[in-house]
Amino acid sequence: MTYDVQPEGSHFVNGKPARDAEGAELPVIYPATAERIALLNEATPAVIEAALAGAEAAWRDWAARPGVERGRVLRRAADILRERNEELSRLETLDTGKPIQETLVADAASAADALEWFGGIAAGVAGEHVQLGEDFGYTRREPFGVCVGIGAWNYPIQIAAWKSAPALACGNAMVFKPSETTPLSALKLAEIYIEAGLPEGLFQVVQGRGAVGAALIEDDRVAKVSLTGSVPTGRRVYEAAARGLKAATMELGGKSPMIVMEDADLDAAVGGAILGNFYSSGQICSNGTRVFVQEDVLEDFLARLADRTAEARAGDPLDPETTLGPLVSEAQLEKVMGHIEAGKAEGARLVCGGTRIGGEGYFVAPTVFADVSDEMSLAREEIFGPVMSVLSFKTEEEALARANATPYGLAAGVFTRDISRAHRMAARLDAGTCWINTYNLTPVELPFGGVKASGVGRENGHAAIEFYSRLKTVYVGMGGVDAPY
Ligand SMILES: NC(=O)C1=CN([C@@H]2O[C@H](COP(=O)(O)OP(=O)(O)OC[C@H]3O[C@@H](n4cnc5c(N)ncnc54)[C@H](O)[C@@H]3O)[C@@H](O)[C@H]2O)C=CC1
Repeated sequence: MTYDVQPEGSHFVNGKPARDAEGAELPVIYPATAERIALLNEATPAVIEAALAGAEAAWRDWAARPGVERGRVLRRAADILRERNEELSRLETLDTGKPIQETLVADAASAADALEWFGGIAAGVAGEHVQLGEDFGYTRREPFGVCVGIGAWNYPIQIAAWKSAPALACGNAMVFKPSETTPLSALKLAEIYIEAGLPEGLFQVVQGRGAVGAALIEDDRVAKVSLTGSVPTGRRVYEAAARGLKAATMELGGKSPMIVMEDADLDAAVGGAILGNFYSSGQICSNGTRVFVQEDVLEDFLARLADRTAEARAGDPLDPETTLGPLVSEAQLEKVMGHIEAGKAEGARLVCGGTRIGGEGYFVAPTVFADVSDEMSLAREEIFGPVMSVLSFKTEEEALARANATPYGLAAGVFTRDISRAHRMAARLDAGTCWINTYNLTPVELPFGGVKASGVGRENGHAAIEFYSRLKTVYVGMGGVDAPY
Protein backbone atom coordinates (compact mmCIF):
# COMPACT_ATOMS: atom_id res chain seq x y z
CA MET A 1 0.00 0.00 0.00
CA THR A 2 1.28 3.50 -0.73
CA TYR A 3 0.61 6.15 1.82
CA ASP A 4 2.00 9.09 -0.09
CA VAL A 5 3.65 10.83 2.84
CA GLN A 6 7.23 11.16 1.58
CA PRO A 7 8.10 14.86 2.10
CA GLU A 8 9.82 16.91 -0.58
CA GLY A 9 12.75 17.54 1.76
CA SER A 10 13.71 16.11 5.15
CA HIS A 11 14.09 19.57 6.65
CA PHE A 12 12.45 22.97 6.29
CA VAL A 13 14.90 25.83 6.27
CA ASN A 14 14.50 29.49 5.27
CA GLY A 15 11.01 29.13 3.89
CA LYS A 16 11.38 25.94 1.89
CA PRO A 17 11.96 22.20 2.09
CA ALA A 18 15.65 21.30 2.32
CA ARG A 19 17.18 18.06 1.10
CA ASP A 20 20.42 16.66 2.39
CA ALA A 21 21.07 13.12 1.21
CA GLU A 22 24.43 13.04 3.03
CA GLY A 23 22.77 12.70 6.42
CA ALA A 24 22.21 9.28 8.03
CA GLU A 25 18.93 7.63 7.02
CA LEU A 26 15.82 8.12 9.13
CA PRO A 27 13.17 5.60 8.10
CA VAL A 28 9.56 6.41 9.01
CA ILE A 29 7.61 3.31 10.05
CA TYR A 30 3.79 3.01 10.23
CA PRO A 31 3.42 1.34 13.63
CA ALA A 32 0.17 -0.42 12.72
CA THR A 33 1.77 -2.51 9.98
CA ALA A 34 5.54 -2.08 10.51
CA GLU A 35 5.81 -0.85 6.89
CA ARG A 36 8.30 1.83 5.93
CA ILE A 37 6.24 4.77 4.65
CA ALA A 38 8.94 7.41 4.11
CA LEU A 39 12.67 7.85 4.25
CA LEU A 40 14.30 11.02 5.56
CA ASN A 41 17.87 11.99 6.33
CA GLU A 42 19.37 13.43 9.48
CA ALA A 43 20.63 17.00 9.30
CA THR A 44 24.31 17.37 8.50
CA PRO A 45 26.31 20.23 10.03
CA ALA A 46 25.61 22.27 6.86
CA VAL A 47 21.83 22.02 7.37
CA ILE A 48 22.15 22.83 11.07
CA GLU A 49 24.26 25.88 10.21
CA ALA A 50 21.79 27.08 7.57
CA ALA A 51 18.90 26.71 10.01
CA LEU A 52 20.63 28.58 12.83
CA ALA A 53 22.00 31.32 10.57
CA GLY A 54 18.57 31.82 8.98
CA ALA A 55 16.88 32.05 12.38
CA GLU A 56 19.50 34.47 13.68
CA ALA A 57 19.02 36.67 10.60
CA ALA A 58 15.23 36.67 10.87
CA TRP A 59 14.22 37.28 14.47
CA ARG A 60 15.11 40.96 14.99
CA ASP A 61 12.84 42.21 12.24
CA TRP A 62 10.04 39.94 13.52
CA ALA A 63 10.55 41.14 17.09
CA ALA A 64 10.35 44.77 15.96
CA ARG A 65 6.85 44.31 14.54
CA PRO A 66 3.84 45.17 16.67
CA GLY A 67 2.53 42.20 18.62
CA VAL A 68 -0.82 42.52 16.92
CA GLU A 69 0.86 41.83 13.58
CA ARG A 70 2.69 38.77 14.88
CA GLY A 71 -0.55 37.54 16.39
CA ARG A 72 -2.39 37.91 13.09
CA VAL A 73 0.07 35.56 11.39
CA LEU A 74 -0.36 32.97 14.14
CA ARG A 75 -4.14 33.20 13.96
CA ARG A 76 -4.08 32.79 10.17
CA ALA A 77 -1.91 29.70 10.62
CA ALA A 78 -4.44 28.37 13.16
CA ASP A 79 -7.21 28.73 10.57
CA ILE A 80 -5.18 26.83 7.97
CA LEU A 81 -4.46 24.05 10.48
CA ARG A 82 -8.19 23.72 11.10
CA GLU A 83 -9.02 23.74 7.38
CA ARG A 84 -6.47 20.97 6.83
CA ASN A 85 -7.26 19.04 10.01
CA GLU A 86 -8.29 15.83 8.21
CA GLU A 87 -5.16 15.62 6.11
CA LEU A 88 -2.93 16.48 9.08
CA SER A 89 -4.70 13.99 11.32
CA ARG A 90 -4.17 11.22 8.77
CA LEU A 91 -0.49 12.10 8.61
CA GLU A 92 -0.19 12.07 12.39
CA THR A 93 -1.96 8.71 12.53
CA LEU A 94 0.45 7.24 9.99
CA ASP A 95 3.46 8.67 11.81
CA THR A 96 2.43 7.74 15.38
CA GLY A 97 -0.11 4.91 14.94
CA LYS A 98 -2.66 6.77 17.08
CA PRO A 99 -6.29 6.16 16.04
CA ILE A 100 -7.70 8.76 13.65
CA GLN A 101 -10.54 9.22 16.17
CA GLU A 102 -7.90 10.71 18.51
CA THR A 103 -5.74 12.61 16.05
CA LEU A 104 -8.79 14.40 14.62
CA VAL A 105 -9.42 16.08 17.99
CA ALA A 106 -6.15 16.15 19.92
CA ASP A 107 -3.25 16.85 17.57
CA ALA A 108 -3.52 19.42 14.77
CA ALA A 109 -6.64 20.73 16.55
CA SER A 110 -4.68 21.33 19.75
CA ALA A 111 -1.90 22.90 17.68
CA ALA A 112 -4.49 25.26 16.18
CA ASP A 113 -5.73 26.17 19.65
CA ALA A 114 -2.18 27.08 20.71
CA LEU A 115 -1.61 29.26 17.64
CA GLU A 116 -4.95 30.96 18.06
CA TRP A 117 -4.50 31.58 21.77
CA PHE A 118 -0.94 32.87 21.60
CA GLY A 119 -1.90 34.81 18.48
CA GLY A 120 -4.59 36.45 20.58
CA ILE A 121 -2.32 37.47 23.44
CA ALA A 122 0.71 38.48 21.35
CA ALA A 123 -0.48 42.09 21.33
CA GLY A 124 -0.77 42.10 25.12
CA VAL A 125 2.80 41.07 25.92
CA ALA A 126 3.99 44.01 28.00
CA GLY A 127 6.11 45.10 30.92
CA GLU A 128 5.20 47.32 33.87
CA HIS A 129 5.69 50.92 34.85
CA VAL A 130 7.05 51.79 38.30
CA GLN A 131 7.00 55.35 39.67
CA LEU A 132 10.13 56.21 41.74
CA GLY A 133 9.41 59.68 43.10
CA GLU A 134 10.23 62.06 40.24
CA ASP A 135 12.09 59.30 38.43
CA PHE A 136 10.43 56.22 37.07
CA GLY A 137 11.28 52.85 35.67
CA TYR A 138 9.68 50.40 33.34
CA THR A 139 10.25 46.88 32.16
CA ARG A 140 10.20 45.57 28.63
CA ARG A 141 9.43 41.95 27.73
CA GLU A 142 11.92 41.15 25.00
CA PRO A 143 12.46 37.96 23.03
CA PHE A 144 15.47 35.71 23.60
CA GLY A 145 16.28 35.58 19.90
CA VAL A 146 16.92 32.04 18.65
CA CYS A 147 15.11 29.31 20.60
CA VAL A 148 15.50 25.58 20.07
CA GLY A 149 12.55 23.21 20.46
CA ILE A 150 13.07 19.44 20.73
CA GLY A 151 10.08 17.14 20.49
CA ALA A 152 8.99 13.69 21.65
CA TRP A 153 7.08 11.21 19.51
CA ASN A 154 3.75 11.06 21.26
CA TYR A 155 2.21 14.40 20.17
CA PRO A 156 4.42 15.60 17.31
CA ILE A 157 2.48 18.53 15.85
CA GLN A 158 1.00 19.51 19.20
CA ILE A 159 4.46 19.74 20.77
CA ALA A 160 5.80 21.71 17.79
CA ALA A 161 2.93 24.18 18.16
CA TRP A 162 2.96 24.43 21.95
CA LYS A 163 6.61 25.47 21.70
CA SER A 164 6.62 27.59 18.56
CA ALA A 165 3.40 29.55 19.19
CA PRO A 166 4.54 31.31 22.40
CA ALA A 167 8.07 31.63 21.01
CA LEU A 168 6.84 33.40 17.87
CA ALA A 169 4.24 35.46 19.76
CA CYS A 170 7.08 36.90 21.85
CA GLY A 171 9.19 37.76 18.78
CA ASN A 172 11.64 34.84 18.78
CA ALA A 173 12.69 32.48 16.01
CA MET A 174 12.54 28.73 16.66
CA VAL A 175 14.65 25.91 15.29
CA PHE A 176 12.65 22.76 15.94
CA LYS A 177 13.93 19.19 15.96
CA PRO A 178 11.11 16.66 15.96
CA SER A 179 11.57 13.21 17.44
CA GLU A 180 13.43 10.98 14.99
CA THR A 181 10.53 8.52 15.36
CA THR A 182 7.85 10.98 14.15
CA PRO A 183 9.42 13.58 11.87
CA LEU A 184 6.62 14.33 9.41
CA SER A 185 4.01 16.73 10.80
CA ALA A 186 6.41 19.47 11.94
CA LEU A 187 7.31 19.91 8.26
CA LYS A 188 3.63 20.57 7.51
CA LEU A 189 3.42 23.08 10.32
CA ALA A 190 6.44 24.89 8.83
CA GLU A 191 4.71 25.05 5.43
CA ILE A 192 1.53 26.35 7.02
CA TYR A 193 3.36 29.11 8.89
CA ILE A 194 4.81 30.31 5.57
CA GLU A 195 1.40 30.15 3.91
CA ALA A 196 0.02 32.23 6.77
CA GLY A 197 2.63 34.93 6.16
CA LEU A 198 5.39 34.08 8.64
CA PRO A 199 8.65 35.45 7.25
CA GLU A 200 11.17 32.75 6.34
CA GLY A 201 13.72 31.62 8.88
CA LEU A 202 11.47 32.04 11.91
CA PHE A 203 10.35 28.40 12.15
CA GLN A 204 13.01 26.01 10.94
CA VAL A 205 12.73 22.21 11.10
CA VAL A 206 15.82 20.03 11.21
CA GLN A 207 15.62 16.27 11.57
CA GLY A 208 17.87 13.94 13.44
CA ARG A 209 18.55 11.84 16.47
CA GLY A 210 19.87 13.10 19.81
CA ALA A 211 23.21 14.32 18.43
CA VAL A 212 21.47 16.85 16.18
CA GLY A 213 19.56 18.19 19.19
CA ALA A 214 22.79 18.36 21.19
CA ALA A 215 24.55 20.29 18.39
CA LEU A 216 21.73 22.85 18.32
CA ILE A 217 21.87 23.46 22.06
CA GLU A 218 25.66 23.93 22.05
CA ASP A 219 25.52 26.73 19.48
CA ASP A 220 26.26 30.20 20.87
CA ARG A 221 23.46 31.79 18.85
CA VAL A 222 20.86 29.78 20.78
CA ALA A 223 19.55 31.49 23.92
CA LYS A 224 16.77 29.14 25.01
CA VAL A 225 15.93 25.46 24.74
CA SER A 226 12.62 23.69 25.33
CA LEU A 227 12.49 19.89 25.42
CA THR A 228 9.66 17.39 25.68
CA GLY A 229 11.06 13.95 26.40
CA SER A 230 12.24 11.48 28.99
CA VAL A 231 13.89 12.34 32.31
CA PRO A 232 17.36 10.97 31.32
CA THR A 233 17.34 13.09 28.15
CA GLY A 234 16.05 16.03 30.18
CA ARG A 235 19.05 15.82 32.48
CA ARG A 236 21.44 15.83 29.52
CA VAL A 237 19.71 18.72 27.77
CA TYR A 238 19.38 20.76 30.98
CA GLU A 239 23.08 20.22 31.71
CA ALA A 240 24.02 21.35 28.21
CA ALA A 241 21.80 24.42 28.57
CA ALA A 242 23.34 25.18 31.97
CA ARG A 243 26.88 25.03 30.54
CA GLY A 244 25.92 27.80 28.13
CA LEU A 245 23.83 29.59 30.81
CA LYS A 246 20.82 29.32 28.52
CA ALA A 247 17.20 29.45 29.55
CA ALA A 248 15.47 26.07 29.57
CA THR A 249 12.00 24.55 29.73
CA MET A 250 11.89 20.80 30.40
CA GLU A 251 8.67 18.83 29.91
CA LEU A 252 9.63 15.37 31.13
CA GLY A 253 8.11 12.11 32.23
CA GLY A 254 6.02 11.12 35.19
CA LYS A 255 4.48 8.36 37.26
CA SER A 256 1.43 10.31 38.25
CA PRO A 257 -1.07 9.22 40.90
CA MET A 258 -4.83 9.18 40.44
CA ILE A 259 -6.67 8.81 43.74
CA VAL A 260 -10.18 7.39 43.86
CA MET A 261 -11.91 8.03 47.20
CA GLU A 262 -14.77 5.79 48.32
CA ASP A 263 -17.29 8.62 47.87
CA ALA A 264 -16.31 9.14 44.22
CA ASP A 265 -18.61 8.75 41.23
CA LEU A 266 -17.07 5.38 40.33
CA ASP A 267 -18.08 5.44 36.68
CA ALA A 268 -16.43 8.84 36.25
CA ALA A 269 -13.34 7.53 38.04
CA VAL A 270 -13.21 4.48 35.76
CA GLY A 271 -13.54 6.79 32.77
CA GLY A 272 -10.72 8.95 34.11
CA ALA A 273 -8.52 5.89 34.66
CA ILE A 274 -9.16 4.71 31.10
CA LEU A 275 -8.42 8.14 29.61
CA GLY A 276 -5.38 8.52 31.83
CA ASN A 277 -3.89 5.14 30.94
CA PHE A 278 -5.07 3.89 27.56
CA TYR A 279 -5.61 6.99 25.40
CA SER A 280 -2.78 7.15 22.84
CA SER A 281 -2.02 3.58 23.93
CA GLY A 282 -0.75 4.99 27.20
CA GLN A 283 1.97 7.11 25.59
CA ILE A 284 1.20 10.32 27.48
CA CYS A 285 3.59 11.87 29.97
CA SER A 286 0.87 13.00 32.40
CA ASN A 287 -0.87 9.63 32.60
CA GLY A 288 -2.18 8.58 35.99
CA THR A 289 -0.47 5.21 35.94
CA ARG A 290 -0.68 4.66 39.71
CA VAL A 291 -4.39 4.42 40.40
CA PHE A 292 -4.94 4.45 44.17
CA VAL A 293 -8.43 3.15 45.02
CA GLN A 294 -9.86 3.27 48.54
CA GLU A 295 -10.19 -0.24 49.93
CA ASP A 296 -13.98 -0.45 50.23
CA VAL A 297 -14.64 0.30 46.56
CA LEU A 298 -11.65 -1.52 45.08
CA GLU A 299 -13.34 -4.65 43.74
CA ASP A 300 -16.32 -2.69 42.41
CA PHE A 301 -13.89 -0.32 40.65
CA LEU A 302 -11.92 -3.24 39.14
CA ALA A 303 -15.05 -5.00 37.89
CA ARG A 304 -16.35 -1.86 36.17
CA LEU A 305 -12.90 -1.15 34.77
CA ALA A 306 -12.52 -4.65 33.29
CA ASP A 307 -15.98 -4.40 31.68
CA ARG A 308 -15.25 -1.02 30.11
CA THR A 309 -11.74 -2.04 29.00
CA ALA A 310 -13.16 -5.07 27.18
CA GLU A 311 -14.91 -2.58 24.87
CA ALA A 312 -11.61 -1.18 23.54
CA ARG A 313 -11.41 -1.72 19.81
CA ALA A 314 -7.91 -2.33 18.49
CA GLY A 315 -7.36 -2.29 14.75
CA ASP A 316 -6.59 -0.17 11.72
CA PRO A 317 -5.87 3.29 13.18
CA LEU A 318 -7.32 4.90 10.03
CA ASP A 319 -10.70 3.26 10.74
CA PRO A 320 -12.84 5.84 12.60
CA GLU A 321 -14.24 3.07 14.83
CA THR A 322 -10.80 2.06 16.17
CA THR A 323 -10.18 3.20 19.75
CA LEU A 324 -6.83 1.53 20.45
CA GLY A 325 -3.81 1.91 18.20
CA PRO A 326 -0.35 0.35 18.36
CA LEU A 327 2.66 1.64 20.25
CA VAL A 328 4.87 3.99 18.31
CA SER A 329 7.76 1.62 17.57
CA GLU A 330 9.12 -1.87 17.95
CA ALA A 331 11.56 -0.62 20.61
CA GLN A 332 8.69 0.83 22.65
CA LEU A 333 6.72 -2.41 22.22
CA GLU A 334 9.63 -4.43 23.61
CA LYS A 335 10.08 -2.01 26.49
CA VAL A 336 6.39 -2.17 27.44
CA MET A 337 6.24 -5.98 27.18
CA GLY A 338 9.33 -6.13 29.43
CA HIS A 339 7.49 -4.07 32.08
CA ILE A 340 4.43 -6.34 31.81
CA GLU A 341 6.55 -9.47 32.30
CA ALA A 342 8.30 -7.84 35.27
CA GLY A 343 4.89 -7.04 36.81
CA LYS A 344 3.77 -10.64 36.45
CA ALA A 345 7.04 -11.91 37.94
CA GLU A 346 6.74 -9.50 40.89
CA GLY A 347 3.38 -11.00 41.77
CA ALA A 348 0.91 -8.29 40.73
CA ARG A 349 -2.60 -9.59 39.88
CA LEU A 350 -3.30 -9.38 36.15
CA VAL A 351 -6.93 -8.23 35.79
CA CYS A 352 -6.94 -7.98 31.99
CA GLY A 353 -4.63 -7.69 29.00
CA GLY A 354 -0.95 -8.44 29.42
CA THR A 355 -0.35 -9.65 25.88
CA ARG A 356 0.46 -8.42 22.40
CA ILE A 357 -2.43 -8.35 19.95
CA GLY A 358 -2.74 -8.18 16.18
CA GLY A 359 -0.27 -9.12 13.49
CA GLU A 360 2.77 -7.16 12.35
CA GLY A 361 1.87 -3.96 14.18
CA TYR A 362 3.06 -2.97 17.64
CA PHE A 363 -0.25 -3.51 19.48
CA VAL A 364 -0.52 -4.31 23.19
CA ALA A 365 -3.83 -5.14 24.89
CA PRO A 366 -4.97 -2.60 27.50
CA THR A 367 -3.53 -4.07 30.66
CA VAL A 368 -4.65 -3.68 34.27
CA PHE A 369 -2.67 -4.95 37.23
CA ALA A 370 -4.20 -4.98 40.71
CA ASP A 371 -2.56 -5.68 44.10
CA VAL A 372 0.38 -3.54 43.01
CA SER A 373 2.63 -2.44 45.86
CA ASP A 374 4.68 0.77 45.98
CA GLU A 375 7.95 -1.17 45.65
CA MET A 376 7.08 -2.99 42.42
CA SER A 377 8.67 -1.72 39.22
CA LEU A 378 5.11 -1.30 37.87
CA ALA A 379 4.58 1.45 40.45
CA ARG A 380 7.99 3.08 40.09
CA GLU A 381 8.94 3.17 36.42
CA GLU A 382 7.43 5.19 33.61
CA ILE A 383 6.16 2.53 31.19
CA PHE A 384 4.70 4.67 28.41
CA GLY A 385 2.29 2.00 27.26
CA PRO A 386 -1.29 0.85 28.02
CA VAL A 387 -0.45 -0.52 31.45
CA MET A 388 -2.43 0.58 34.53
CA SER A 389 -1.41 -0.28 38.07
CA VAL A 390 -4.12 -0.29 40.73
CA LEU A 391 -3.08 0.08 44.35
CA SER A 392 -5.41 0.10 47.36
CA PHE A 393 -5.32 2.35 50.42
CA LYS A 394 -7.23 2.95 53.64
CA THR A 395 -7.06 6.68 54.51
CA GLU A 396 -6.72 10.01 52.75
CA GLU A 397 -3.49 10.69 54.64
CA GLU A 398 -2.00 7.39 53.50
CA ALA A 399 -3.03 7.98 49.88
CA LEU A 400 -1.40 11.43 49.84
CA ALA A 401 1.84 10.19 51.39
CA ARG A 402 2.15 7.29 48.96
CA ALA A 403 1.09 9.39 45.95
CA ASN A 404 3.85 11.89 46.70
CA ALA A 405 6.53 9.25 47.33
CA THR A 406 8.00 9.43 43.84
CA PRO A 407 10.82 11.38 42.23
CA TYR A 408 8.32 12.64 39.62
CA GLY A 409 5.71 15.39 39.90
CA LEU A 410 4.05 16.00 36.58
CA ALA A 411 0.36 15.49 37.37
CA ALA A 412 -2.15 14.01 39.81
CA GLY A 413 -5.88 13.37 40.00
CA VAL A 414 -8.50 13.10 42.73
CA PHE A 415 -11.97 11.64 42.36
CA THR A 416 -14.30 12.49 45.24
CA ARG A 417 -17.74 14.03 45.77
CA ASP A 418 -16.52 15.89 48.86
CA ILE A 419 -15.68 19.38 47.64
CA SER A 420 -13.50 20.35 50.62
CA ARG A 421 -11.55 17.13 50.46
CA ALA A 422 -10.96 17.60 46.72
CA HIS A 423 -9.30 20.99 47.18
CA ARG A 424 -7.45 19.91 50.34
CA MET A 425 -5.94 16.98 48.48
CA ALA A 426 -5.14 19.00 45.36
CA ALA A 427 -3.22 21.45 47.57
CA ARG A 428 -1.14 18.67 49.10
CA LEU A 429 -0.24 16.72 45.95
CA ASP A 430 3.28 17.39 44.64
CA ALA A 431 2.41 17.92 41.00
CA GLY A 432 2.43 20.59 38.32
CA THR A 433 -1.19 19.87 37.43
CA CYS A 434 -3.98 18.37 39.59
CA TRP A 435 -7.27 17.28 38.09
CA ILE A 436 -10.40 17.03 40.23
CA ASN A 437 -13.03 14.59 38.97
CA THR A 438 -11.48 14.41 35.50
CA TYR A 439 -8.12 13.52 34.02
CA ASN A 440 -5.64 14.52 31.31
CA LEU A 441 -7.42 17.60 30.03
CA THR A 442 -4.74 20.08 28.96
CA PRO A 443 -6.37 23.11 27.33
CA VAL A 444 -3.90 25.67 26.03
CA GLU A 445 -5.36 28.31 28.36
CA LEU A 446 -3.91 26.56 31.42
CA PRO A 447 -0.21 26.30 32.27
CA PHE A 448 1.25 22.80 32.00
CA GLY A 449 4.53 21.44 33.37
CA GLY A 450 6.10 19.43 36.12
CA VAL A 451 7.76 19.72 39.51
CA LYS A 452 10.58 17.57 40.92
CA ALA A 453 12.11 15.33 38.21
CA SER A 454 9.20 15.95 35.83
CA GLY A 455 10.47 19.27 34.65
CA VAL A 456 11.28 22.92 34.78
CA GLY A 457 9.15 25.79 33.52
CA ARG A 458 5.66 25.87 32.09
CA GLU A 459 4.09 25.64 28.67
CA ASN A 460 0.73 27.19 27.76
CA GLY A 461 -1.31 29.83 29.49
CA HIS A 462 0.01 33.31 30.26
CA ALA A 463 2.83 31.58 32.16
CA ALA A 464 4.45 30.45 28.90
CA ILE A 465 5.17 34.08 27.97
CA GLU A 466 7.60 34.28 30.89
CA PHE A 467 9.49 31.33 29.50
CA TYR A 468 9.84 32.73 25.98
CA SER A 469 10.84 36.28 26.87
CA ARG A 470 13.22 38.07 29.17
CA LEU A 471 12.77 41.26 31.12
CA LYS A 472 14.75 44.41 30.54
CA THR A 473 14.59 47.10 33.22
CA VAL A 474 14.83 50.72 32.13
CA TYR A 475 15.46 53.44 34.75
CA VAL A 476 14.62 56.97 33.74
CA GLY A 477 16.24 59.87 35.63
CA MET A 478 14.13 63.06 35.51
CA GLY A 479 16.49 65.43 37.34
CA GLY A 480 20.19 66.16 37.62
CA VAL A 481 22.73 63.50 38.59
CA ASP A 482 23.85 63.72 42.20
CA ALA A 483 27.54 62.57 42.15
CA PRO A 484 29.94 62.78 45.15
CA TYR A 485 32.53 64.79 43.17
N1 LIG B 1 7.21 13.29 28.97
C1 LIG B 1 6.90 13.14 27.72
O1 LIG B 1 6.15 13.93 27.17
C2 LIG B 1 7.49 12.02 26.96
C3 LIG B 1 8.30 11.10 27.56
N2 LIG B 1 8.83 10.09 26.83
C4 LIG B 1 9.67 9.13 27.53
O2 LIG B 1 10.86 9.02 26.83
C5 LIG B 1 11.11 7.64 26.52
C6 LIG B 1 11.87 7.51 25.24
O3 LIG B 1 11.21 8.21 24.19
P1 LIG B 1 12.00 9.15 23.22
O4 LIG B 1 11.14 9.86 22.25
O5 LIG B 1 13.11 8.33 22.65
O6 LIG B 1 12.44 10.24 24.26
P2 LIG B 1 13.84 10.86 24.46
O7 LIG B 1 13.83 11.61 25.72
O8 LIG B 1 14.89 9.85 24.25
O9 LIG B 1 13.93 11.90 23.24
C7 LIG B 1 13.19 13.11 23.22
C8 LIG B 1 13.82 14.03 22.21
O10 LIG B 1 15.11 14.42 22.65
C9 LIG B 1 16.08 14.19 21.64
N3 LIG B 1 17.35 13.93 22.27
C10 LIG B 1 17.83 12.76 22.75
N4 LIG B 1 19.05 12.95 23.30
C11 LIG B 1 19.36 14.25 23.16
C12 LIG B 1 20.48 15.05 23.54
N5 LIG B 1 21.51 14.54 24.19
N6 LIG B 1 20.45 16.36 23.26
C13 LIG B 1 19.39 16.91 22.63
N7 LIG B 1 18.31 16.21 22.24
C14 LIG B 1 18.28 14.89 22.51
C15 LIG B 1 15.49 13.04 20.86
O11 LIG B 1 16.08 12.96 19.58
C16 LIG B 1 14.03 13.40 20.84
O12 LIG B 1 13.75 14.36 19.85
C17 LIG B 1 9.75 7.03 26.49
O13 LIG B 1 9.77 5.68 26.71
C18 LIG B 1 9.07 7.78 27.59
O14 LIG B 1 9.33 7.21 28.83
C19 LIG B 1 8.61 10.00 25.49
C20 LIG B 1 7.78 10.85 24.84
C21 LIG B 1 7.14 11.93 25.55
